[in-house]
Amino acid sequence: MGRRHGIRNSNSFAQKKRNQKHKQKDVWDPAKARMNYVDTVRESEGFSTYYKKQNVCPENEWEQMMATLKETLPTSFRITGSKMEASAMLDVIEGQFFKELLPTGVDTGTDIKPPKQLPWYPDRLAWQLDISRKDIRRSEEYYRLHNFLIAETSTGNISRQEAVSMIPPLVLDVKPHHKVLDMCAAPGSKTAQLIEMLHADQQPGDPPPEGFVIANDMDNMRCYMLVHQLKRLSSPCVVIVNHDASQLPNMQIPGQDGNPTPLKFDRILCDVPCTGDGTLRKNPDIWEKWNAANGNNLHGIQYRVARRGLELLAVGGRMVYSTCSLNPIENEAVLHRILKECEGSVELEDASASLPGLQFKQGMTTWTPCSKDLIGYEKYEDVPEQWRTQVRPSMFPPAKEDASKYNLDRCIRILPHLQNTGGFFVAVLNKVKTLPWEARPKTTEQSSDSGEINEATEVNSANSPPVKKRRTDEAESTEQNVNSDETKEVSDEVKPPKGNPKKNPKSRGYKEDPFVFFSESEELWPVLQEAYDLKSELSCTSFLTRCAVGKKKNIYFTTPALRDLIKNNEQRIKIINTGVKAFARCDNKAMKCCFRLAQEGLKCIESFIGPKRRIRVDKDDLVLLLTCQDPSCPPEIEKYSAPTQEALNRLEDHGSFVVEFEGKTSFGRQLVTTLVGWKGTRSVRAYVGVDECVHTLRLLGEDVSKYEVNKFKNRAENKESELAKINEESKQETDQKEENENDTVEDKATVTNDHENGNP
Ligand SMILES: C[S@@+](CC[C@H](N)C(=O)[O-])C[C@H]1O[C@@H](n2cnc3c(N)ncnc32)[C@H](O)[C@@H]1O
Repeated sequence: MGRRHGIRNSNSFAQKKRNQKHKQKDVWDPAKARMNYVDTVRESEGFSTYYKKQNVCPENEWEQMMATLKETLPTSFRITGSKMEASAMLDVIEGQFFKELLPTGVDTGTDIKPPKQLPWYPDRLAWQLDISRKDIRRSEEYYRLHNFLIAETSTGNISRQEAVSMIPPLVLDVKPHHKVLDMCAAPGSKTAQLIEMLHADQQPGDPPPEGFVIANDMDNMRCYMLVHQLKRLSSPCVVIVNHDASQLPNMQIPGQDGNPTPLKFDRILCDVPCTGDGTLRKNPDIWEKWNAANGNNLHGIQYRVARRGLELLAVGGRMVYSTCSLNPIENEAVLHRILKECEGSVELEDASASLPGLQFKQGMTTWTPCSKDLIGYEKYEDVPEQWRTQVRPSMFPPAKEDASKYNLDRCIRILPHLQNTGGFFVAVLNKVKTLPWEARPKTTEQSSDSGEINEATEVNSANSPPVKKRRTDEAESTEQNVNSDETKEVSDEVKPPKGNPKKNPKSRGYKEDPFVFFSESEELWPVLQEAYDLKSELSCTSFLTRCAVGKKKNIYFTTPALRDLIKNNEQRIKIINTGVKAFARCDNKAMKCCFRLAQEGLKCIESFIGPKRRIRVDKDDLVLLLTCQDPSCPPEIEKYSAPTQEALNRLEDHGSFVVEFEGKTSFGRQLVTTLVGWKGTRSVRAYVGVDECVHTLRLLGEDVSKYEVNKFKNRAENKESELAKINEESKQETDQKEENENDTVEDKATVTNDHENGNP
């Protein structure tokens, strides 16, 4: 029987073949993909009719705009980090990387244009490549560029971001002491920029800045994209919260006298959910879905979010309103409605001077609200009853004689053809006085600020201008039309906490572990202080864990300002994440302290770590440390230079310590860096991820080619070996089959013989 099974198992061979065929089907076929790409119909009659009616683009540029909208979007990125780090990176990118990887004027037989520096971004730190992200990802000729972009993004040294999306944080002009709110922050490319601006002046060894960023998003899952995106920056100055921005609760911070005082922000980014038709080049599926109702349906939530932003803004503060939509209903109409209600307490600013070389169109002072059937209306009275829930009175432009009051022409609209980008809209608002409804006396109910988390809390509702409860059409469209432009980048890696989400994850989501700050009497503190020679200026109350009881796993660090904010408001705000891992549990018998230093948090606390637990190395020793990627065989202590060996011997215990380096990059620029080292019995290694090692080695001018992975070559090799494996298996199966068949014949012969011998 067994042998017969063997014969029948030849089906498994067929199954394998079927699987193989199936796999081959899944293999990316560039020609096929290009066909699909081309197949997407990149036009919409409704879109053309609507925007021609709005005069969004001068007639003589219309064809050019439409042609550009049909092309794929170039890739752009920013160089990030402190000024010193960014300049060092720029040297490598301009001086070496572009030359090696991309044809800069040299005819290489391809039609790729040289990288273009974005003139309006300061210090030559933003670049555009005339290749789409998809092409970079999918063609072998760019595999090194792709590796570079991925690795340097993961270490937070560059940020891949659509060019126009870099503008709102730039014009927001964030300073290190600012309290900043990002109202609709996920997936977080602009938040990252805001955080970088907060840290811009920080030199190695400086304490973190005083200011902070509160990054909010209503969608719980997208909050975890934010967590992922912002983790790369290792900033102790950011907290991620999960609220409907139009109802963000009032928060309190300690005032100068120590008593709680209402938190008002210096800077607010209001990058609202929108139809995203400015991203058509990147998201061609929007062509098919485009209709005039989408913008109309979002106007309400856009207005409510912006209005709440202005309430939370300090007098003298600045708010940037932006969308990646070209539609005046989502842009100028929202601002007009707000400016009208603010009665001069908020002014639009012309921010174009801070964006030298940017090509844009001034904001529109008039437009034509349309219903879904693309009929336009001069005034609300003309709107037929059936469309009155969609086309609202507030959407109409100011009367001609009033138009100059609002300075809507100070808004900035970027059309795709102007400099080969996506479409975008941005406006800068300055709050010059308290809002009219803030100045009105509060009711007793409103003066109580101690509300627990309550999604339905109407904030400042009694004094606010009358706003009808959110209509169903608006609610639905907000959720469906949320611009998904930057979602795809990180979606694979979103890791919300394990466990079942509650029924409506968008608004409620997962229950987060608590944020438990150390008290002055934390018993672990003296152990950490002793182990890492921590200076007394470092207060233990800025550290927190995520477990109320039991063994502490990781210890996170936040700035004192954020700690105060969280402690004062944890009952009213839903916190998703904060803090940078500074210490990680490491129950190693050789260590007196059961926590090691964590690389992520080193920058935050290294200035407080005393000489007992730090050593300085020269370039050769640093390279030795960084080039060892095999933790099972780290370089032995005797391989390091004599001074490093001496310093290592002076370290009292095994375990983690700070490695300092001060030297020059391959371009002669000063480089100061610190990393976590680990001293074992006989060896020493760096506790640093491979991408970070490669980054530093690159800056030092070391050869990093051994880290280059050519996935195309690997895939081809794998395919070959898989084919060889299948051939081998198939040969074995055939042999087996033949053997079985022979056996069967033999069996039969035996049976015959047995019969002949009279056996059963
Ligand atoms: C245009 S995207 C923001 C992009 C983001 N600023 C960036 O640069 O990466 C709009 C975001 O608003 C969020 N959102 C939608 N309605 C919201 C609301 N009522 N309150 C807060 N966030 C909201 C969406 O989940 C989405 O993540």
